[in-house]
Amino acid sequence: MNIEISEIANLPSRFGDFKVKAFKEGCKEHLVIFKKNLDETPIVRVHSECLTGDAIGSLKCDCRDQLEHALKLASKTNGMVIYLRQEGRNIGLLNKINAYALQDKGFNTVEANHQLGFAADERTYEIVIFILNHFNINKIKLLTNNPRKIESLEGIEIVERIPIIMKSNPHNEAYLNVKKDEMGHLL
Ligand SMILES: Nc1nc2c(ncn2[C@@H]2O[C@H](COP(=O)(O)OP(=O)(O)OP(=O)(O)O)[C@@H](O)[C@H]2O)c(=O)[nH]1
Ligand SMILES: [Zn+2]
Repeated sequence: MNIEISEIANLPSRFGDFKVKAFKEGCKEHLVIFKKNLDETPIVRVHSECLTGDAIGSLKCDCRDQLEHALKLASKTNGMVIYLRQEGRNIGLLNKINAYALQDKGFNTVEANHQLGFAADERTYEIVIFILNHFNINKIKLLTNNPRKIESLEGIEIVERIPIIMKSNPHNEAYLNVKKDEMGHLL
């Protein structure tokens, strides 16, 4: 893995004052957002990019609420948010929009991915291990409902899993049910 690593910069935000560091992996540029006095066993959120949710405020998913919750918690507990550029569970924005178009026709989130020739979830997490090693972090409290994330952080001791369950709305209820029933999310 050839990873380019940035300097550390200050990032005052509406959720508190953070430090940021970028990691460039091929064409993907990930961002690590963390507090100056990082906890010894920090709460870590591994967030997958969702432009429609994170930036536009889409109600089709729970991503933006999760991101804001994670940033607030990181600010309060001297934790870290690793923002991974894995748009659409790593099928990319264009394919995700095509998947949404299929969902408009009645396919669920998993079926739509399959229709497009993708697995339900195309993400991998080696870069997270790399980033945590880079920060000399070997023990974390992981903020997630996704068992695949817990299993894939080989070499990192997850001393606690903290659920990140957001209030649903009429637009994302079916999606959250599919995450629970077909993707094994601990909801
Ligand atoms: N392909 C596809 N990706 C989606 C869809 N809805 C959200 N996403 C992407 O899913 C990713 C977020 O994954 P989630 O399944 O919501 O949550 P998670 O990160 O696996 O699990 P948690 O840690 O528990 O939040 C982001 O990259 C979103 O862009 C969809 O309908 N189709
Ligand atoms: Zn989303």
